[in-house]
Amino acid sequence: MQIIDLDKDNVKINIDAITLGNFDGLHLAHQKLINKCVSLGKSGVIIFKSHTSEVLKYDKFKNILTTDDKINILKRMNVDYCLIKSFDKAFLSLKPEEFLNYVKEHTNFKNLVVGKDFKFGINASGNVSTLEDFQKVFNYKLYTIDDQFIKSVPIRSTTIRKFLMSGDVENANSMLYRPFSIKGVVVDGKHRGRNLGYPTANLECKQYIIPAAGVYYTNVIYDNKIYKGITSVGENLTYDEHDVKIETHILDFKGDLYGKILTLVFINKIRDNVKFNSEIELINKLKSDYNFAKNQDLDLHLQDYMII
Ligand SMILES: Cc1cc2nc3c(=O)[nH]c(=O)nc-3n(C[C@H](O)[C@H](O)[C@H](O)COP(=O)(O)O)c2cc1C
Ligand SMILES: Nc1ncnc2c1ncn2[C@@H]1O[C@H](COP(=O)(O)OP(=O)(O)O)[C@@H](O)[C@H]1O
Repeated sequence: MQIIDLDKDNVKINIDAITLGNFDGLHLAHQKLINKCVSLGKSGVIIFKSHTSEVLKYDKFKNILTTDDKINILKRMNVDYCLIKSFDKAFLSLKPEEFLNYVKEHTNFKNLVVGKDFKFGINASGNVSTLEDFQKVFNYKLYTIDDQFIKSVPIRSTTIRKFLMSGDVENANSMLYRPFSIKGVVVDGKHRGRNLGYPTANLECKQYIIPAAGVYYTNVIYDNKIYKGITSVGENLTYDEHDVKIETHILDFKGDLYGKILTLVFINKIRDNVKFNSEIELINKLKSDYNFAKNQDLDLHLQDYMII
């Protein structure tokens, strides 16, 4: 797959079919649009850059995927061109015909694939009917893909975010059609875990939306291997510490992970975080979390995770 940064490269290529959008999550409905493009010949996907950590102050701006994750997934979906564009003011204020002209100039697309609710151009003034009207002017054929549902609920990035923020990782995963994953670097904690018998790799990953506080059964990808993990998201209530941490004890693993990159794959929630009356009670609960994880199947293959 060729990656083109439209902010930097003034390209003029010939693409048979394109689709475009923010594509946060690249969920099952996004996948349907992209697969349609891929089936129509040389395919291109225009993605808007994900917000970076500097501008992330509120959860609603946090991403399910980083731009790099999106690129990795599109590669696995056999897309030929990934075109990346900043969602800046100038681009946002284009009229629908200027927007289409911009895309046509750079890609010379013959087919355009969008969802029924696709909006574009200044004040989101362009929609599917605008795109139908402009087919002759810009010489393309429009394909629209119907809404996709899971258990009668329409698949949307905002719905997936809501599932994650309520700890419902399983419903988020079924809409994503892969397990929700985050990637980050291992940083120092309080160095207490090793003395409890459960060392925990503390992950720093500011760009991502993080599931609700709680204890999760996770899988951990490190150095091209998959391990089972038990992950605590939230405060160390037992120690009256109120910073939110993402920390994972990896089963059947020993080694120094500080400064290393881990991918954490959320499979399901085990329980809520609890303020224990003693360290012994915490250790006993960690043991039962460990046993829960031990009894789960590690049934996914590396390639199923898609973002690595
Ligand atoms: C699977 C798991 C479950 C945890 N559950 C709780 C909990 O319910 N309450 C709590 O106060 N801390 C919980 N913790 C966090 C521990 O307090 C923390 O890992 C320990 O204090 C070590 O901290 P450190 O990494 O800063 O050394 C949990 C940690 C893990 C890995
Ligand atoms: N099975 C394991 N799971 C997680 N981390 C492990 C494991 N074995 C060794 N480690 C190492 O131990 C560190 C965590 O130990 P811990 O005492 O909890 O320190 P910290 O408070 O800095 O996280 C990890 O960052 C990693 O380098």
